[in-house]
Amino acid sequence: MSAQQPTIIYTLTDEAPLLATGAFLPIIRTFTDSAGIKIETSDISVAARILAEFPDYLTDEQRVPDNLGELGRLTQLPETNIIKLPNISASVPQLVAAIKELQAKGYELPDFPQDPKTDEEKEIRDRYAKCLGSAVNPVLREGNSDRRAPKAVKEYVRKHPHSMGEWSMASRTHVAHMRHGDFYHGEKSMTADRACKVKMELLTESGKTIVLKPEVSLGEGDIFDSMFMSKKALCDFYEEQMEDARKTGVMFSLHVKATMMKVSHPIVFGHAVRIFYKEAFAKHQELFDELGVNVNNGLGDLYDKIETLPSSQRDEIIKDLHECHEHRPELAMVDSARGISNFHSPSDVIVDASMPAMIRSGGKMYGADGRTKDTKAVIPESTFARIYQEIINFCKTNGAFDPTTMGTVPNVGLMAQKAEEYGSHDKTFEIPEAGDANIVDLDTGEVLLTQHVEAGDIWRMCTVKDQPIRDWVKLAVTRARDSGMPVLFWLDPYRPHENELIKKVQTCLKDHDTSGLDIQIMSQVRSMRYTLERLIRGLDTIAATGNILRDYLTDLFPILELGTSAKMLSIVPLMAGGGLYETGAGGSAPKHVKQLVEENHLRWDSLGEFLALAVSLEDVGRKFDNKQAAILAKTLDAATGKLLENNKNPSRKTGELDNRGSQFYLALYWAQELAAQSEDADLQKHFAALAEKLAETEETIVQELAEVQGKQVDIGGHYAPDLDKISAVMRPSKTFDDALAATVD
Ligand SMILES: NC(=O)C1=CN([C@@H]2O[C@H](COP(=O)(O)OP(=O)(O)OC[C@H]3O[C@@H](n4cnc5c(N)ncnc54)[C@H](OP(=O)(O)O)[C@@H]3O)[C@@H](O)[C@H]2O)C=CC1
Ligand SMILES: O=C(O)CCC(=O)C(=O)O
Ligand SMILES: [Mg+2]
Repeated sequence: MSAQQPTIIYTLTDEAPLLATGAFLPIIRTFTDSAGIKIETSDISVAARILAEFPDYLTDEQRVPDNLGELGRLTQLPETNIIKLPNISASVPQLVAAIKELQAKGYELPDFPQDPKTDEEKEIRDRYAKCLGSAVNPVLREGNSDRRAPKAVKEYVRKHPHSMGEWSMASRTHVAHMRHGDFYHGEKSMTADRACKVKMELLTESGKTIVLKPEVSLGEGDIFDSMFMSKKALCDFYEEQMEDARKTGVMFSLHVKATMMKVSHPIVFGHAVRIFYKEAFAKHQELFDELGVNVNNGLGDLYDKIETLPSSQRDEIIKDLHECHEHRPELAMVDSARGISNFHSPSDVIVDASMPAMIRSGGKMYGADGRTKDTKAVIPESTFARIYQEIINFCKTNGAFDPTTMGTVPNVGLMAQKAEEYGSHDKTFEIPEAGDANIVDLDTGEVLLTQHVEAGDIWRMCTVKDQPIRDWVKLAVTRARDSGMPVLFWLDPYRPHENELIKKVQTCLKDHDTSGLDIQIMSQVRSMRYTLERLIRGLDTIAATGNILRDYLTDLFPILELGTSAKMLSIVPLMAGGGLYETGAGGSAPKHVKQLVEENHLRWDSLGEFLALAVSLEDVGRKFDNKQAAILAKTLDAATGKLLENNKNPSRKTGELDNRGSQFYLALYWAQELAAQSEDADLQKHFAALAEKLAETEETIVQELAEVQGKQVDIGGHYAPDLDKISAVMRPSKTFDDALAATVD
């Protein structure tokens, strides 16, 4: 296709995936060099993104380019091939910690203004806001999502099933969501019948007009929604649910997605904390205001801010907080040993991963005494919460799923071009005073959608463009045809937005040959039930969903089916023709970094990286007519299969095979597969020597990798670690390194 050298861009991100990259990049380069494929890196870690945002505060040597902006540009080119590892979608406490770490390293960045007052502070806050929350994925995901468990992985799990907690009919675990006053209940939605520009404005009861968003461009066929969450309804809901949990003696847990829903969910989180501790807040409110306490960033923020107080005053506040527990339910814990509860930070419990982990454990979470217990899982926004109650009901009736016999649920998710909630961040507002929240056509002045809101309500507008919807339907049909599986569109006709989507899906399906395909549309709850009935019978069903359910289901089913979402193949066919290959469907596993630093054992499973690299190489083979790339892809897949077959995945236990050992085996098997193929004699010859060398020294290498474990290591930081130190820690076997180096020379 192109005369230029084929290039794969490998992203450098954060936490465990970045550590794994320290070991994996030299391996990748050893193999791709021989096919003339260039591997470029692009640092999009939260630290690098902060630095790129503040060049004016840095010295010339400290400045870094805007890598994310550049990658965003590249997503529009057909030859683009990006391997994207999970990255931190930072909550405010994470962002503040990253800034502190960079400042300590000599970067004279401004402090994060928690409560900006001056114009300068507001400008700094706006710049930092660009690094907050899900800031990377919406930029790179210029295509819809295709996530599935590869066949080899399913086969592996059938042979080596992960543990599953028991479910009992007597389980008291349940989901609590709002029944009125949330985004679901008042939602209004329409499809633009022509291209137009709209604004979001608030006409207050006191007669003011406040323009919250001056302009949003809509194309013909785009769907746009207006929805709000009533503060009063939310607070009443929390009060009721806390009281219900206390009275009935069940634990209370809160599950939101404050990282991805970076504007609305921290507010939703903050109200829960304030209500739980309402007496303490009432007593100390003035002081908390003076200190700038903002529990939208978790109770941790309060504890940090009161650090500056004299100890007697601090002790009184802590005592008052503790007293609140006496008439509140037990809280689910993130770290019982250290007394860290679910309320400590909004990024510790993230709904897509936390609910599946709970369901996998038989509906249990940890309590303050370190024991696991049933819980009231509070997911305020009802739009998607119902699916979890449905699966809990199913588990209570049918018992835990059996990984050795259950089917699979791949996902085709709508997310391109900031679809749905992804694009809502700059269109989400905490309402300053009561009035009518209107979406107004800028040309005609017509009010298209209106809501009556009160002070403190959260009002948001979501949009989804016409073209991504068409692409999503096409992807679903293609996946149905390729896999032979039925496709279920999880769309709720009672929800205005999804009702608009249903009309469009029905129209778009007519553009495709669907003969012989089983394609149905059902509400989310029915979809869940239908899918689960099939799942326990070993039958597979593709879920075609909107963006939030894409996120939720691609952790839920992998965690039940495979024990983790790390073993997922996660492809984003970019609408402009390029490919974005994501690794796994989970996150950056902060706990794994702690274990590495304390014990030099990295339990991160890089299977997602192996799977992504194979499809990325396959794409190079196709687009550049590069036969060697195609052979590398095929042999890598075979090597990954062998790795699974021989159970060379990382263990969780220090002293046993970890990420580095698993990567060694991948390199060994990959070299062996290349040496065994006969399609390309050059590759065969080139890798026969490596295969032989690695097989010969297997024992030494595994021993070298094991003997470093058990001691503390230094990687030079958490958010901005030192890449040389990571490299030293992640490549402790000289024998392995020498063998790789000899292959490249
Ligand atoms: N694509 C992306 O960029 C995504 C980024 N994130 C970000 O990741 C961070 C952490 O999010 P969180 O919700 O805790 O979810 P994670 O997926 O990071 O962690 C949940 C748990 O899943 C297990 N896990 C996940 N990936 C792997 C892997 N490759 N190998 C082994 N185990 C794995 C770990 O279990 P155990 O500890 O039991 O071993 C981990 O503690 C946040 O900053 C979030 O914003 C989250 C999701 C997607
Ligand atoms: O973008 C994010 O914050 C996380 C995305 C995520 O969890 C996912 O894509 O599964
Ligand atoms: Mg997710």
